[in-house]
Amino acid sequence: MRIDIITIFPDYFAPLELSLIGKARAAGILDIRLHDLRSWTRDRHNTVDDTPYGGGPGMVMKPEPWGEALDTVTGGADAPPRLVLPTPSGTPFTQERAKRLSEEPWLVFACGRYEGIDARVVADAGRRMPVDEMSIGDYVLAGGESATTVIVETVSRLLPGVLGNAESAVQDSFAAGAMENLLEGPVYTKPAHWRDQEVPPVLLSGDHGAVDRWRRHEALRKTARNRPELLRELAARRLGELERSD
Ligand SMILES: COC(=O)c1ccnc(N)c1
Repeated sequence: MRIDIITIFPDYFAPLELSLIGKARAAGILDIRLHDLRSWTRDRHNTVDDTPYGGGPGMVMKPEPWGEALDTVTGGADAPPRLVLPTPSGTPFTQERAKRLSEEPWLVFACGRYEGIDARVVADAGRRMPVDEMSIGDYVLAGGESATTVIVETVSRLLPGVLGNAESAVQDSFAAGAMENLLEGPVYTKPAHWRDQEVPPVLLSGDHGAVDRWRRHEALRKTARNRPELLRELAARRLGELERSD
């Protein structure tokens, strides 16, 4: 997968050199390219923003640098990339969305700052490529860079070869499958006895059926405690499946 990130703070993405993502880049699984938006400014101050039409606080990112940056980064390709624009006003970014994004050959991230990017940039880009405006939660950040890092990390770990077998993404919270939409329960490792606490004996029993049942029970317990609405959604989905099968 190729990922292009357009930002005024390329250095913000140094963490993408590390750990799993860094290894995936070195292995050629991921091709991440950073672009400084200011490379496409024409004035000596490298201006990327201006006051909002209609008044109001803050500054809006100008359309010209973004238009030229996206033309350069995405131009000349046979098939266009999917443009991802992290924004608090976007649709929710979920594990399911991450799975779909992980199946794309090429993503371009536009990191907005200030009060956002002139709306004409998305409208113009939308004529040439699919555009996803995505939010990572109901809060406002200083810029799209940290949200981009979250999305890139969540998507990248789903790519074949990024996680070793020992770190399968299947058991993750929210992963599809047997633990679908349930939060992951407690996990343990050696030593079996630590301070005054023992590892639950079932995990040492070697009875894989009993371990799976215990893990699902703990996942249900954790989900009921921390995210009861997910249980209601799961119940409604199961009920719908049963009614359709009648
Ligand atoms: C500037 O971007 C944001 O503030 C942002 C982006 C994505 N998700 C959010 N919740 C905020």
